Amino acid sequence: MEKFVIEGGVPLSGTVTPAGNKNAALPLLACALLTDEDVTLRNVPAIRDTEALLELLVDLGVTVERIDLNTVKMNAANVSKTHVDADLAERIRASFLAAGPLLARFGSATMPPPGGDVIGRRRLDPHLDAFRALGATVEHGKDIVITAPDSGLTPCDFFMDEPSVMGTENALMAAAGVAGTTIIRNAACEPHVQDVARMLNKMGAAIEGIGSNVMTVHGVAKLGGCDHAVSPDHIEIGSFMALAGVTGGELDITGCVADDLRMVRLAFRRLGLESEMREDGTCHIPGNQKLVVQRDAGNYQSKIEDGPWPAFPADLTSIAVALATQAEGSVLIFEKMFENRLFFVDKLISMGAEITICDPHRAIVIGPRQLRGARVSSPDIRAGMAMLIAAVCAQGTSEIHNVRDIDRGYERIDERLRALGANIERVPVT
Ligand SMILES: CC(=O)N[C@H]1[C@@H](OP(=O)(O)OP(=O)(O)OC[C@H]2O[C@@H](n3ccc(=O)[nH]c3=O)[C@H](O)[C@@H]2O)O[C@H](CO)[C@@H](O)[C@@H]1O
Ligand SMILES: C=C(OP(=O)(O)O)C(=O)O
Repeated sequence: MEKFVIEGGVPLSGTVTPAGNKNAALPLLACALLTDEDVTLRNVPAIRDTEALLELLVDLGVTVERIDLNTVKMNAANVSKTHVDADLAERIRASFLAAGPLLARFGSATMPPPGGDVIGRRRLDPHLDAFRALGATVEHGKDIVITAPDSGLTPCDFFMDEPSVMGTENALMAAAGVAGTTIIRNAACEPHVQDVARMLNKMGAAIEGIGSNVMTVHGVAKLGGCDHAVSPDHIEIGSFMALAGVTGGELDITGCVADDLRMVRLAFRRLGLESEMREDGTCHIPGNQKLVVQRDAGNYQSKIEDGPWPAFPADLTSIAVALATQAEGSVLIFEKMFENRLFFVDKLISMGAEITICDPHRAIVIGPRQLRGARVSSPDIRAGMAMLIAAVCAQGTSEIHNVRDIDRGYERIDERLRALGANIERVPVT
């Protein structure tokens, strides 16, 4: 086990290149199961979740060649089973993304319960409803056994009961491997869902409506290989914006996709953090900003609430809480999608933040408060990043334990923060 030891108070300044989007890389890796041809994926973040999914794919019989730290070449011609190993499945939420490809290509998938951040119940119904709409049967025991009819899956017109991100990705991958036209309505359309659709089109499908909540999938019986690059991670970009903002650093984040940052920048501006998108894709964070919360018209308290895209992304809610502790004023943070995500705020309170939990979904943050170093442990990926944000602006030394969770979603984060001036060390826990 390891911990991060951080000495706060240093402005984080310089230039940083965001890693590939964790939540795009995972379904894109799973897409390799859809074909017996080579799939090369570039800009794959070197994080624990991608490593875990690659191990799961190898266990199924996929060959994986490491071209470099962030590039893999895969081939699923010799996949020998459609039963995912339970120990491998429970390590990540994204293990369930093997279901759609296995079902489409081999007609069956046996899926143990997935793992992932413990931030709520995290229902799987949207996935299973999509598979049923395509004609599969679903038996829900210790494992979930999904079986296509002997005649194969059937294209359909399907309305999701909620715009589930991975549910949409599983539906897209399954439908892309079924000859004919499937319509997915009330679909999720996050940047990572868009990335999956673009890659499936490279593999031979024809998907219309990318970026909208209605996608028309013209599937084919045999998908081909491709060479694809993962888009930059807007959640990591938002995290770096907040790290700079709370320390007064001046930061250039290169290679950003402006459209993916519209709501992030709008919400952070509401917390007083200004940013500028440059023509070359750089997101510039001016230094020494005095963060002041913008109030609503009529001088009412404002709020930041997450929701399905293009709303504020759920995975930045914890980061917004940490940023808000350093902004003058009060703001309501409304985490609408996960009932347990906000429970981590007690860690920030122990560092001196003034946060009132109104109910499992809502917290009021009052700032600015000078935080002080403390010993905390990360319960999930984004809570861990929120603690890092608190630690880099706290007075004194902080220890963050369970960094394995932070490493699930952020590549070499300590190394990259040191390059921006942070006083952070990764220390073995004896
Ligand atoms: C590997 C991966 O890609 N994980 C992401 C994926 O998880 P995942 O795909 O599991 O999340 P879903 O989009 O299915 O749903 C997230 C949660 O929001 C709830 N919900 C969803 C839609 C809605 O309209 N109302 C509502 O309440 C769901 O019931 C669930 O509790 O999407 C989440 C939401 O962006 C992110 O936090 C996760 O990082
Ligand atoms: C919730 C997250 O990941 P996962 O769905 O993989 O647990 C996340 O990336 O913040």
